[in-house]
Amino acid sequence: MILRLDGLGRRYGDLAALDDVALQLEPGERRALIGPNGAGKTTLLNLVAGALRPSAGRIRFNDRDVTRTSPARRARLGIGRTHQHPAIWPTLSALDNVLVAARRPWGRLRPGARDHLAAVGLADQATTRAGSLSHGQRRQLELAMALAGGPRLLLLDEPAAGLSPPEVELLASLLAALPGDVAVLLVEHHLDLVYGFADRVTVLHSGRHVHTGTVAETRRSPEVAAAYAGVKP
Ligand SMILES: Nc1ncnc2c1ncn2[C@@H]1O[C@H](COP(=O)(O)OP(=O)(O)OP(=O)(O)O)[C@@H](O)[C@H]1O
Repeated sequence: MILRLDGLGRRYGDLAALDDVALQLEPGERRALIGPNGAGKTTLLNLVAGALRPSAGRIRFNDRDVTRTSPARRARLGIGRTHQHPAIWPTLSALDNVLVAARRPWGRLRPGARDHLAAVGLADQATTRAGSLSHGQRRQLELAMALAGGPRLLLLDEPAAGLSPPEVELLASLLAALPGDVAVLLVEHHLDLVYGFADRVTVLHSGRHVHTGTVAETRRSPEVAAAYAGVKP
């Protein structure tokens, strides 16, 4: 198992943004995490990446308890991520962004920065200032930066947000071509993208786990329909 969450919770005052959530991910698994606005999806990603500390529960990554581990150390252990708003260095070239993302504390660079750019369809943009890239290309660049870290688990936070239909199609093909040994946890509202990508789908509603199943099971789940209808399942 590459990721195991037990009893994971995060409170903001009286609000339980995430409440007693369990989740297990196998190596190389493609898992989507869906649910209506405010369900707790980004909170869960931030807890796994280490950007937030849980109020309750444990996080195990690759058989190691990382509940209290810093985000930088989790990244080095193999947890990569992208954000709702791509986190890039706008004044650096696309290639330098990937090189910086791949830098290790001891100064060694991982080889293959150009390969990572090519893998996300940005081979021709290596010398372009990242700040001049389109929104969709910035998302592609952030994905290359995440891949440059050599992740075993990739956390993707709404990669289709703000993309045009052709850009979503491109994204779907990039996601389908991700290395097979990298587990992916995809938070996404674009359900066509989710259903085309995921092995299994987990649904959150109001901070609670309401369903995990295959795409077919998820499509016909009454709990999922209720969650999206705004009804408490
Ligand atoms: N820093 C914060 N302070 C207070 N409440 C917060 C904070 N961050 C998130 N919340 C609340 O926690 C709940 C879960 O938020 P979260 O962003 O994880 O949901 P989400 O499923 O990612 O939603 P969306 O699909 O809209 O991005 C929401 O009710 C949100 O308002």
